[in-house]
Amino acid sequence: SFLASLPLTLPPSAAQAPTSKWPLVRKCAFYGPKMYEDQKYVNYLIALLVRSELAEADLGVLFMHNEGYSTMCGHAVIALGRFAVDYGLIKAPTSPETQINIHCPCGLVKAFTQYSNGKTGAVRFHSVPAFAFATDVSVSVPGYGSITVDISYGGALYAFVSSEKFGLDVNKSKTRDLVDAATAVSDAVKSQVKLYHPVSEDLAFLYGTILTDGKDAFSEEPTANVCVFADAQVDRSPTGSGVTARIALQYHKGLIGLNQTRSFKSGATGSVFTGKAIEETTCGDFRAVVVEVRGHAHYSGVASFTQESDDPLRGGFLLR
Ligand SMILES: O=C(O)[C@H]1NCC[C@@H]1O
Repeated sequence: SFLASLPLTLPPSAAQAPTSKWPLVRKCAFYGPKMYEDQKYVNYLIALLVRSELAEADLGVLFMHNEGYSTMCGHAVIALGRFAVDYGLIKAPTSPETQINIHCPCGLVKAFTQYSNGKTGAVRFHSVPAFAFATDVSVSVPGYGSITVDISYGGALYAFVSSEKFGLDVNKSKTRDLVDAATAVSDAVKSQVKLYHPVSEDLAFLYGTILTDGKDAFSEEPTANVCVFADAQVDRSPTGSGVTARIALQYHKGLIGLNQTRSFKSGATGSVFTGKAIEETTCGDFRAVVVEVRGHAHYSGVASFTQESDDPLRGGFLLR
């Protein structure tokens, strides 16, 4: 149903828009290059813009990575908050901030884009209710032994564990070693922990593992993490959905209060987002929080695709 109302058409006034129409896409699989083999962990995420069936949404989006689809990408939401204004998808942007409601697979996310003198800047967003799914879960991780992790949801489910438990440092260790440890944890959680999400079974899967510097108690100093998601892809950002989930976890443990702003740094690139829990809410039986994440992000290109009517495989195909 999310895809049923395509295509999304860019308004004719979209001065910078290289094309006037978004394509009709019913099924799509994306298999990006596996960077793993040659030790390059480049992270690009594709945002496929679609029209949403939600009356309050300005646009809908599907996220694609090196393994398939994701339910949430905060980093892309930040870039999209700018893109929607820069490309004229929002008819009358307001200053100093424009609100853009983005329907993500996890639900409606509200983005607020700084806008002044015709230029977009930082974006903050309010994500779907975030909650600690389980804390102190012991999993047996081949090669590493018994490891205790926390599992938290911020539009996607992540396992959290301090890199110290592997003798690693998220700021200094080789990416290869961080990826190996995080991937082993993800595999272990996927096979040993039954995950659940009150809203939809489609949200009940582990998206990745976030290795942290263990500095979860509130501090003015940034805390670093590295997110390894999908098929061993490494995030270039501190991870918008990961920061959302991490703050929900910190709030659950009483380590951060409402409206206490914390900085989160990517151990991989040094880029920083800030975040805070802004209100308590619920998600099914879980006590949850609404989290605001703020940062800068950029878009790298625009592509348009077409379906020619005489292409017999225009609906897509899957090889098994
Ligand atoms: O910022 C985020 O939420 C994302 N970045 C890559 C992995 C997540 O989807």
